[in-house]
Amino acid sequence: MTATTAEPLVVARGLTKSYGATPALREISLDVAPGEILSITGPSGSGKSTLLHCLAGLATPDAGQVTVAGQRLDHLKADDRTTFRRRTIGLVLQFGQLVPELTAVENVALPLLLEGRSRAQAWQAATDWLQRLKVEECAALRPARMSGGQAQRVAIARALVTTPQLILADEPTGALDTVAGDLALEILVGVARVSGAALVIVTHDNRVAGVAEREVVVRDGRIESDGSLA
Ligand SMILES: Nc1ncnc2c1ncn2[C@@H]1O[C@H](COP(=O)(O)OP(=O)(O)OP(=O)(O)O)[C@@H](O)[C@H]1O
Repeated sequence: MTATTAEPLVVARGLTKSYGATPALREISLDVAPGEILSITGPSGSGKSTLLHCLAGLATPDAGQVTVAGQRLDHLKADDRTTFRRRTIGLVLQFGQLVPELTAVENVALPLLLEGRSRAQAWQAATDWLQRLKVEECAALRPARMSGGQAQRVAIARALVTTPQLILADEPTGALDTVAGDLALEILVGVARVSGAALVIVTHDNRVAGVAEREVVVRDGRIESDGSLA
């Protein structure tokens, strides 16, 4: 799939953000087409996570704006942005993404329950996703009792359970060994291909380059290169 043939799913324009005196993003513009599988790479501290957080509406840029599926994120009130995100975006973040008071199956079922699905349906879907990620043994565990790798796979299950149009993943293989990392990547890419979701992966993992169709390299808060890997 090429980025030029379809109406973009994500349109980011002029994203600029600093943390105090530290610039994180400097006028980044980026389009992501529906179904596109894209990696964002670059040195540590170059702004990759900040960019992903802006695309998700979790961070507010100082200047510039993000449109996802035709919706300007900055035009939504905070509550509406949360609902929009839950319905449209599957998010896999680096830290603290699971609700500590809930078990794995409850964490994965939560987005479906919030959308009004029955408890039985939500539990079934959550259980199926935990099995696909090979963490069904964690179903009744709270995050504090899981390993980092298990928590990461539960977080991936939670991101995918709603079949989002856009999947944003920050180092989704970071806490995983080779076998689990390969499985997580295979599932993320497989789900994106089957459902037509766009997949944006921030990563240091060379294996991601093997599955991505396009690589955006960020350096010092700017896009250094943006190219097709096909
Ligand atoms: N919450 C924050 N408060 C202060 N500075 C921050 C914060 N988040 C990021 N930064 C700074 O902004 C810059 C970009 O950070 P960011 O985490 O986006 O980079 P990154 O490329 O994702 O790094 P890594 O690969 O190490 O995760 C860095 O200089 C970082 O120290």
